Amino acid sequence: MAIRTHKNTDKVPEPTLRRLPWYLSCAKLMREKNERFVSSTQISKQINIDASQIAKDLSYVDIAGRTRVGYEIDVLVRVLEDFLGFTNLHRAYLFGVGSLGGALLRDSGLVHFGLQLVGAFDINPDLVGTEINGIPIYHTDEFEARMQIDLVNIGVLTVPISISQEITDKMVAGGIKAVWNFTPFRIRVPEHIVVQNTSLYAHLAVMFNRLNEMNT
Ligand SMILES: NC(=O)c1ccc[n+]([C@@H]2O[C@H](COP(=O)([O-])OP(=O)(O)OC[C@H]3O[C@@H](n4cnc5c(N)ncnc54)[C@H](O)[C@@H]3O)[C@@H](O)[C@H]2O)c1
Repeated sequence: MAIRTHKNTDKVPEPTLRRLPWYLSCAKLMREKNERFVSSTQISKQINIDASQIAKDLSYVDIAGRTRVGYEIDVLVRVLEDFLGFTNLHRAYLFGVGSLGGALLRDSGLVHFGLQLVGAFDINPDLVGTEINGIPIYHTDEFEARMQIDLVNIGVLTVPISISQEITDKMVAGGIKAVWNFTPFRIRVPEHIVVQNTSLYAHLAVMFNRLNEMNT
């Protein structure tokens, strides 16, 4: 029997948006094992999140499950990828091709999550004019001109902290609508600009803290 829960039309809470990719990965893993159906209870066991929370999170997504068997995996993957925006390629620029920026340019995974880096900017003459992973590196001064050609609306910020705000202002003035900020600087932007701050180190601090707790 098909059960169609009422699609929740409220604004999707951020924790839900952070959990949905976990359900997607879990469903993909099960698909690789040739499973056809997955229930929230099964997902719950794999990733240690309450089944009721999973069902609630999935209520924001337009997906129907079946009693006992759960969701059809192919459909769940397709609907989640769509919902999370992973099927549309979002074109992005990266600023600062240093150790972190270079690693992001080399990461082939981003494209699977809908982020396509179409160009990068730096001021280092050894980098300008070269490419990494097929992605061209331009001088930062070329940004405004490239924007007219590349139609990009996301900027990835991996420059030294001292110029984070300056480069953000430049991006916004040039027409960038969302900034993925990897610098530890709390950049300021106009209200209509989306900012996502990401720090690998913040997660490290949590890991160290929990590790210490376990060993005391
Ligand atoms: N979020 C995280 O988890 C995380 C992890 C590592 C580093 N970071 C941050 O990312 C940033 C970069 O770190 P890194 O280790 O890669 O530094 P890095 O010094 O290796 O790289 C910085 C790059 O920015 C370039 N740059 C300088 N001025 C520029 C300009 N005007 N326009 C464009 N590029 C310019 C430099 O030439 C260099 O290639 C720093 O702010 C750092 O704190 C964050």
